[in-house]
Amino acid sequence: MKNLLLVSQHYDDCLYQSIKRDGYQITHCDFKELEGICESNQHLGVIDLRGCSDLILIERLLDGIHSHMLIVIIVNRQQLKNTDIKRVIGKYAWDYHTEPIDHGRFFRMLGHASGLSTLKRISQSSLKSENESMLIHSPVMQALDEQISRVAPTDIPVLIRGESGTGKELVALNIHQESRRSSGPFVAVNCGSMVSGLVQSELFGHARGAFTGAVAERKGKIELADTGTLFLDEIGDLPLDQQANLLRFLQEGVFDKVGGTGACKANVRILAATHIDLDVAISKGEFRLDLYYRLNGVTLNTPTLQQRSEDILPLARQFVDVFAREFDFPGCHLTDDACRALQRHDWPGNVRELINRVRRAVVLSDKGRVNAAALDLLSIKEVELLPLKVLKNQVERTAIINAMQFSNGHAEQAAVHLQISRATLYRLLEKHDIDQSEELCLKNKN
Ligand SMILES: Nc1ncnc2c1ncn2[C@@H]1O[C@H](COP(=O)(O)OP(=O)(O)OP(=O)(O)O)[C@@H](O)[C@H]1O
Repeated sequence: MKNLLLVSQHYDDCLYQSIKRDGYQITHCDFKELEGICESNQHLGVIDLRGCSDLILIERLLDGIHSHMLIVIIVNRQQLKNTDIKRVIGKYAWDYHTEPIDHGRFFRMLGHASGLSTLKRISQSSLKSENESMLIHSPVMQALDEQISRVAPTDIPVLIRGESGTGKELVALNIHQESRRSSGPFVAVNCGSMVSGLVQSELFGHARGAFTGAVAERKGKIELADTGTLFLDEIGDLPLDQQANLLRFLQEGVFDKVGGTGACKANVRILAATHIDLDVAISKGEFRLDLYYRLNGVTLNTPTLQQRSEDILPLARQFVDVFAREFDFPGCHLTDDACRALQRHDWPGNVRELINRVRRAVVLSDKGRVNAAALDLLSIKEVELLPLKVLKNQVERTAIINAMQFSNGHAEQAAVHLQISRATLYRLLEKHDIDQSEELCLKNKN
C-alpha cells in the first residue's frame, strides 16, 4: 500500500476518506504534531494550508521534511494572493491544488507524485547500496559474510564487536538487508552521542507536554524502527538507568514514553555494537550483565584492516572510483608507489582512515595520479628517493590548492596567504592546471 502523510490545521474527513479510497495508507497529523513524525518513513506529503496563518512555524516544519518528501500543497484561492504563501509553495511544493478540490485532477497529480517519489527512492537506494556494499575479498571477510547470512534470517539479537572504523554499522545494515525485515526501517542510534538528559526521550519517545519544549508527541527510535531493525551503536555508553528500560523492552516487548500514560509496544529486532570491552564494563558495574546476555544472542567480530590486508588495495580502488565520480575527476588511479604505501601502512583508523586518506588524495591528485604523497603516506625512504624538483612541485601545488580553498576561491586573498603577487598566483594556477572554480567547488563539497 502507498503511504501518505496528510498534515492539516483542521481535519477534513471528506478529503481523508477520498485519499484513503484511492488506496493510500494515511498518517494524519496537525502542524504541531508534525515535528514528532519528521523522521518517519514518509516520502509523499499532502500539506493542507487552508486556514493556516502561522507560516513561520510551517516553513520551519517543511524545512525538516522537504528534502526527503515530495510535497503537494492545498490552498484556497484567496491565499494565492498572499506573497508569503506563494513563496512557501515555490520553495517546498512539488505541485499545488486550489479549493474546491477537483477530484480527478487532484488524484492524477497525487498518482504522479507517488510514482515519482518511488522512483526517487529506488535511484537513491541504488546509489546508497553502491557506497554501502561491503567489499568481501579476504578469507576473514568471507567468513564474516557467511556468519551474516546465517544470522540475518533469524530474529536473534546480534552483538557486533570491533575496533572503530572496521565496518560494524555496515555489518548491521547487511544483516538488516538480508533479513525478513528488509522492507521495514533500519534505524541507527549512537548511544554515546545522545544528550544525557534526552536519552530516554530519544529512545522511547515522549508525550506532548512531557517536559518544557515537548510541544508535540514524538516517536522514539524504538517506535520508528517498528517492523524493522534498531541498531544500537556504542551500546557500552548507554546510561545505567536506560539500560534497565531497554532490558524491559527486550524482555517484555513494551516500553514507556516519557510522560506517557500507558505501555507501548513495538516489533523490533535489536542489533548492537561496541568497540569497548563490555566484560570490563560489566566487572566495573558500568554495564548490566542481564542486558549483555539479552543483546548477545550471537557475537560477530569485525576484523581490523590489518587483519584483512588482502582487502586494502581493492577497497582503495573502490573508494578512488567513488570519489573520482563524486568530484568529477575521470581517470583517477592509484600509482605504484601509492599501492606500496597503502600496503605498508598500519591503519590504526581502519577502513574509515582509508576512506579519508583516499578522499583527500583524489582531491589533491595531479592529473588523476593518486600517489603516496597525496595519500600522506610517504615514508622517509621514499621522500629521499624522489627528485627535489618533483617534491617541490608537489608541495607548491598542495599549498596553492589549500590557499584557494581556505579563501573560498578568491585569488586575491589566496595570494595574500601565500605571500605572492596575484599575477604569480595566476601563473602558478595555470602551471599546475588548477581550475579556480573547481577548487571552490571541492571545498564546498567537503
Ligand atoms: N568491507 C567494507 N567494504 C566497504 N566499505 C566498508 C567496509 N567496511 C567498512 N566500510 C566503510 O568504512 C566506514 C566505517 O564503517 P562503519 O561506520 O560501519 O564502522 P564502525 O565500526 O561502525 O565505526 P565506529 O565504531 O567508529 O562507529 C563506512 O563508510 C563503511 O561504509
